[in-house]
Amino acid sequence: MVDVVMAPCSPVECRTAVVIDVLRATSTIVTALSNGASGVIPVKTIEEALKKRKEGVLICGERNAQKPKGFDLGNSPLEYRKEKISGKTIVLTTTNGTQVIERIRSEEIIAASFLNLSAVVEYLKSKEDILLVCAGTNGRFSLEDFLLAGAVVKRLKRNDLGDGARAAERYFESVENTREEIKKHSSHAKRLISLGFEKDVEFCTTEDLFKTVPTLVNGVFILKEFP
Ligand SMILES: O=C(O)[C@H](CS(=O)(=O)O)OP(=O)(O)O
Ligand SMILES: [Mg+2]
Repeated sequence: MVDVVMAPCSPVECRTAVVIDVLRATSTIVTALSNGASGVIPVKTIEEALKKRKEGVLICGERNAQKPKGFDLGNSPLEYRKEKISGKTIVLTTTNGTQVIERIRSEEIIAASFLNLSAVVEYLKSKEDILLVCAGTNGRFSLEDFLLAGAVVKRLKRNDLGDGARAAERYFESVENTREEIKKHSSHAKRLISLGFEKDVEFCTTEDLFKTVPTLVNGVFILKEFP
């Protein structure tokens, strides 16, 4: 079975969970690891993140889309350049993406974005029980997350779709240009653009820049080798 859930407020169960926060947490996680970070540790609070400072990590993330005081990097994937993050462990706290992870009960959790769309689809081909978990925005529906979920469902070509997966696939099929759809209709994208993050929206809606699939292992997103 393949299904899609949006901004779950209580725990969700499956074997393989795919966390999706296109704007911007999972795009940031994929970029950080693809550019050489050794791991990304998602944490819930700013305090939790700052406590890890003594472990020699980079403290990163946002509140209200901006970098909190005392943090090394914000939540813009464009900040995660090789020269800044190569070989470093990133501690990341964001409003939506890093919060939804703790509601997932699964054997494995991977992170998806448009940036690694094809790699994620390839990875999921051998999996049976898949739940695409869209982070949403502040507990509400996020068009950009649902659209990516639909793109994944469409490419998986499966018959065992739950209602959420069917709806996401139909939405994806109805859209001609995913980037334009997001820029024009996603409230989160419009907010980010109004705050000066248009380049982030452009970047996060770029397909297949990376061939990586971040996997959560003992609380840390890493890149594992897959057969
Ligand atoms: O930085 C982001 O894109 C958002 C924060 S906000 O909704 O713009 O305030 O965080 P995320 O957890 O990546 O959705
Ligand atoms: Mg988001």
